[in-house]
Amino acid sequence: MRSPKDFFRPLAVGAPAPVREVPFRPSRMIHFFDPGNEKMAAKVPAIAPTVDVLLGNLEDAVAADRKEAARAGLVRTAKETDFGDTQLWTRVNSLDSPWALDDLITLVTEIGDKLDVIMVPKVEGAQDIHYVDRLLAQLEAKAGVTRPILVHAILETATGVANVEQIAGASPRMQGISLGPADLAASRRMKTTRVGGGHPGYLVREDPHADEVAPRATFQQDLWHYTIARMVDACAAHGILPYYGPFGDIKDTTACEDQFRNAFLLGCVGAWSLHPVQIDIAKRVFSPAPADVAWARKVIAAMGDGTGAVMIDGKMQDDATYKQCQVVASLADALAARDPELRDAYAAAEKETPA
Ligand SMILES: CC(C)(COP(=O)(O)OP(=O)(O)OC[C@H]1O[C@@H](n2cnc3c(N)ncnc32)[C@H](O)[C@@H]1OP(=O)(O)O)[C@@H](O)C(=O)NCCC(=O)NCCSC(=O)C[C@H](O)C(=O)O
Ligand SMILES: [Mg+2]
Repeated sequence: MRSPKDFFRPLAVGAPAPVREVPFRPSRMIHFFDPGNEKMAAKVPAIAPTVDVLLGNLEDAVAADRKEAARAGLVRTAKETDFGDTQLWTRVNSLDSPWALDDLITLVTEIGDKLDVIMVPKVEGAQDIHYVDRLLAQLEAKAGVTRPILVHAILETATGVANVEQIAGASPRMQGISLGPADLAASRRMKTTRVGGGHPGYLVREDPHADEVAPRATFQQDLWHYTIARMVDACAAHGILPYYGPFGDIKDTTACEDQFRNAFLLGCVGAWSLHPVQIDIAKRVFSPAPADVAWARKVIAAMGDGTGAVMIDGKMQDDATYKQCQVVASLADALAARDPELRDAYAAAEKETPA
């Protein structure tokens, strides 16, 4: 482990100084596209203003014989597109693949000044982050990149989950972590073939009724609750951001929204969108509802310095609820600064809320 004194030193001579805090930038949806798919890449300029993050995916879902074309396509798209204040991320190939090294070298050298975050799949422990950290510093120094490219890990192996705390704290470059439910299911030998979401077989059943005839209700349970909660805690403890990952049943927009909302309520700031239809779902879910924001602001206003206990509309408020309300209000402020429609919705709800 690095000495705390050295933690914020660049890992290569001439590399930019590491960040001391992860800047909070709206990232309600990380929109995946295959940069080697010309039809999809052509849509990027139109999609860019509608999403918080665009991610050029080089890993799974890009066939082995298309890896180089995807990498070249991402370089081309990044150079030709004005992303405005939409972030550009990439997901490189896994570190045990023959493509990861070339992905990192090419992308930092060619478009390092445009890349905000590099997502690293199948991270198993701090050693994977340390490898990428040093390599990025060397490449940034060589390419003259002036701000550090941040790193995002995907939690998608059982070993990664066991080491999630050390992954979250491995480097000041760590921006966040996403759950990768498909690879994680395979790694754990879970018996689901779905990409995220629930499973009808994972349930609890109510007790038998006295007559032993009436049907017993069942309640489907959340397969991902434990992992998301664990990931959220690790991220919060290290000041980085947690995300739900992909929801693979593109047609089931209702279940996608439910999965995203569970993650939002547990503390995640965003999710991946794999298809254009998932963009607005993520935008809706990961933006606090106007009524909740109005309530939060009302509590903050009523609580003065945030100490003591008061009753508002029959509900007890104290130092802790004041902090809960600050979480909601500060997220709303950050999102409203990027999203004028949301800003207007928040202002309207506040006007309608009696003091
Ligand atoms: C899932 C898809 C393969 C579906 O594509 P398609 O069959 O073409 O869908 P549609 O006909 O409904 O598409 C309508 C139009 O929209 C365009 N399109 C589709 N997806 C995107 C997109 N992501 N970005 C931009 N544009 C998109 C189509 O080209 C159609 O255009 P047009 O014909 O002109 O109308 C496809 O959506 C897709 O490939 N999505 C990305 C998949 C992906 O990235 N997967 C990897 C991430 S999930 C993962 O890796 C698992 C994870 O790591 C884990 O372990 O859990
Ligand atoms: Mg995966």
